[in-house]
Amino acid sequence: MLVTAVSKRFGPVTALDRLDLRADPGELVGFVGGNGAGKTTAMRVVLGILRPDSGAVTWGGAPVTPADRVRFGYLPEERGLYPRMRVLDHLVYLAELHGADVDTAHRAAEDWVARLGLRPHRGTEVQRLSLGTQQRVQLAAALVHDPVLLVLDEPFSGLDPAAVDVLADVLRERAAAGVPVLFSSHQLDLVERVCDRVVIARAGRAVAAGTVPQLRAGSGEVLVVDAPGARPGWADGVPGARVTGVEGTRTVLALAEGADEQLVLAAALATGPVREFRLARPALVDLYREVVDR
Ligand SMILES: Nc1ncnc2c1ncn2[C@@H]1O[C@H](COP(=O)(O)OP(=O)(O)OP(=O)(O)O)[C@@H](O)[C@H]1O
Repeated sequence: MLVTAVSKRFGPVTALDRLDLRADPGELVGFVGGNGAGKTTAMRVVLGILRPDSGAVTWGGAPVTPADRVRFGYLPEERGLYPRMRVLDHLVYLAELHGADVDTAHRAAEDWVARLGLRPHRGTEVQRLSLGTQQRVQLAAALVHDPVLLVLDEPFSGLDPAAVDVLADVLRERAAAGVPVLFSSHQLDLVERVCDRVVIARAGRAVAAGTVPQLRAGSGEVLVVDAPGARPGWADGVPGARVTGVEGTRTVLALAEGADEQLVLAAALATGPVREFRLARPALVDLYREVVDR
C-alpha cells in the first residue's frame, strides 16, 4: 500500500499536505504524530472514506479499487458496531458482508473470538460489554475476513496489558503472513517494541520515516538523569547539554559532540541526590520530540 503526495483540506484546515506513506507486504508500520497531525484522515483516504484533493493511493502498483477495499481490514476511530447484536453473530455478519461463505464466516468468527479472549462474551450484546471488551470485538471485526491489508486507528487504546500483548502478537503474525499492517498510536514505547518501521507525521506531512535505528542515525546518545530534587532549568548552564524530555523525576538530555557528561553529573548533584545517571540510545519518544518539536 502506497500513499503518494496526498493532500486533503477541510475548508481552511490542511489535514494532509503531500503526505507520503507506505506499508509493504509483511511490514508492521507504526504511524505516530500529535493530535491533529492527520493520521485518521490519511487512513480514511486509504480506505476510500475520504477522497483526497490530490495525490494517489495504490495497492499492488495500481490505484486502489472498491474491490480491493472490500478485502482491506479497518479499525475506524469512530468505533462502529451494532450495539444490540451479539458478539459472535456480529462477527459472522461482518465476515459474510466481506464475501465469506457461511461456514468460513463461522469458523473465522469462532477463531477470533477465542484468540481475542471473547469466549465468555460470544453470546452477549455488544452494548453490555466493557469498553475494552468492545474494543476487542472491534478488532476481531477488522480481522475476521482475513484482510490483505490492515489499517488500524489506535488499536491499542483502551486495552488492558494482557490484551495489548495478544494484539501485538496478532499484528506481528499477520505481518509475518505477508499482510502490510499500518496502525496509529500515541504509545510510543509500544510502537518502538512491535514495529518494523515508523512514520512520524506533523501537520499532515511525514516528517520522518524508517526503522528506529535509522531514525536514530545522526542523533547521538542521550543522557538519562534522575535527580528527584532538581527544579526545571537545572541543566541550563551546562555547555553542550540540551534537555529534550522530562518524564517524572527523570530528565533526558541530548549532548552535543564533545560535550562533557561529567559536567551534567556535577549540575545534577548540585540539586541533591542523583538516583540514576546513564548514557542511552534515544528511545522513539526522544526521537519523536526532536522531530515534532523542531
Ligand atoms: N471531517 C472534518 N472536517 C473538518 N476538519 C477535519 C475533519 N476531519 C479532520 N479534520 C481536521 O484535520 C486535521 C487532522 O485531523 P486527524 O483526525 O486526521 O488527526 P489525527 O492525527 O488522527 O489526530 P488524533 O491523534 O487527535 O486522533 C485536524 O486539524 C482536524 O481538526
